[in-house]
Amino acid sequence: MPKIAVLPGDGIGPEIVAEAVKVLKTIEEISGVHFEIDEYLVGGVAIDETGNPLPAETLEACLESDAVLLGAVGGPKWDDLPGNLRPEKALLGLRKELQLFSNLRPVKTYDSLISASTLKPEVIQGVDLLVIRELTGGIYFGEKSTEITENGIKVTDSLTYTEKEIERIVRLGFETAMKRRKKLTSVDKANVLESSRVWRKVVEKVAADYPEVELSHMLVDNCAMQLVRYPKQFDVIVTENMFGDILSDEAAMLTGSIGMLPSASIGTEKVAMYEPIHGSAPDIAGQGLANPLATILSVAMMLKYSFNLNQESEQIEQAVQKVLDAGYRTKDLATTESKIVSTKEMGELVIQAMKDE
Ligand SMILES: NC(=O)C1=CN([C@@H]2O[C@H](COP(=O)(O)OP(=O)(O)OC[C@H]3O[C@@H](n4cnc5c(N)ncnc54)[C@H](O)[C@@H]3O)[C@@H](O)[C@H]2O)C=CC1
Ligand SMILES: CC(C)CC(=O)C(=O)O
Ligand SMILES: [Mg+2]
Repeated sequence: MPKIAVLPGDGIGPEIVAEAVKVLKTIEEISGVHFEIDEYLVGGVAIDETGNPLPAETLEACLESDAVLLGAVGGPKWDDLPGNLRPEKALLGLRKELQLFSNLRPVKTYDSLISASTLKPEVIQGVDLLVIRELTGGIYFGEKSTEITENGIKVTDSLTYTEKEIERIVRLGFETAMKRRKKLTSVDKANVLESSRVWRKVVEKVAADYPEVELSHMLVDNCAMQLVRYPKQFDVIVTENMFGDILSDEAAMLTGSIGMLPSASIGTEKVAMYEPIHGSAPDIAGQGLANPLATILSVAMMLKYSFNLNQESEQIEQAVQKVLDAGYRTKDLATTESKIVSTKEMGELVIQAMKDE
C-alpha cells in the first residue's frame, strides 16, 4: 500500500492539510485505491513538543514514504530562535535529506477567478506557465557566518552551485518544455553574479540536446516585471532556488491568490513532497479563513506524479474548477458577487463536487 507521510506544521497548516487529507480519503472511497496515511510533527509544533523542528521520527517516516504532504512551517512564536533551530530549517532539511532538487510550481488561471485579480483580464486570461525552481542549492543552503568587526556585525550568506546541480535542473527544464509548448525561459542575474554566468553556460550546453526548444535567457528583475506585464509569453521558467521562490509568489497573483498555487518537489529518490507554495499565514491562522485549494491541488499533483493516478488527479482539478465556477470563494478571492465560505466549507464543496462527477 502506498505510504503517505502527512506533516501539517504550523499556522494555517493543520487547517488546510485537514481538508486535503479528506480529499485523499474521498479518492480512496471513489477509486478503491488505498493509502497508508500517517501524521508527523514538523516545524514550530515539533520544536514545542520535542525541541527539534525536524524530529528523527519524522525524517525517518518521510524517507520510508512514497510521498509527503506538507502544510507549512513557521510563525512569530519561533522568530527569535537562531537560524539553525527555526521551523523553516526543518523544511530545508527535509528538502536536502529527501534530495528533492526540483520544485514544480504550475500557474494556471481560472476563467471564473479573473475578476478576483487586480490585473487586467486580457493580461491573465489563459495563463498556463510552470516555474521549475532548483530546491537544494543556492543561497538558502550556502555557508553562513556572522562576526563582530569595527563596523559592527559582518554577516555572510554564500551562494554556491556546482555544474552538476545546475545541469540536472536545467535538463529537467528542457525535458518538461518538450512535453509542453517547447518554450523555456532560463532566469538568472548573469550581469552581476558569477553563479548566474556559469548557469547560463550550462543552459547553453544542455540546449544543444534540445534543438526543438525555443530558449531564452532573462534577467530576474526583468522577469519579475514581465510576469505582470505579459505573462502569456512564458511556458516553462527554470531558475535557481531564491529567484524561483520569489518569482512564484509573484506569479501566484496571476491566479488571484497565493492560496491557489500547489507544488511538487521531486528528486533523485522515490519519495516526493507536495505542498502549497505559501507559508503558514499566521495572520489568518485558526480563523477558518485560509484557502485550502493550493493544498488540495498539491494532492492532485501527488496522485499524478507519485502514483500515476492521472484520472483521479484530474477529478480533483475538475472538482476545484466546478466549485469556483459556482461562485464559492474563501475570503482571499472574494469579490462582491462571491459566496464566501470557510476553509472547511471549501474542502467539503470540493469533496461533494468529486462525488457528483
Ligand atoms: N513552505 C513553508 O512552510 C513556508 C513557510 N513560510 C513561513 O510562514 C510564515 C509567514 O510568512 P509570510 O511571509 O507571511 O508568508 P505567507 O505565505 O504565510 O503569507 C503571506 C500572505 O498571504 C496570505 N496567505 C497565505 N496563504 C494563504 C491561504 N492559503 N489562504 C489565504 N491567504 C493566504 C497570508 O494571510 C499573508 O497575508 C513565516 O514564518 C515564514 O517563514 C513562508 C513561506 C513558505
Ligand atoms: C523556508 C522557505 C525557503 C520556504 C519558502 O518560502 C518556499 O519554499 O516557498
Ligand atoms: Mg516561498
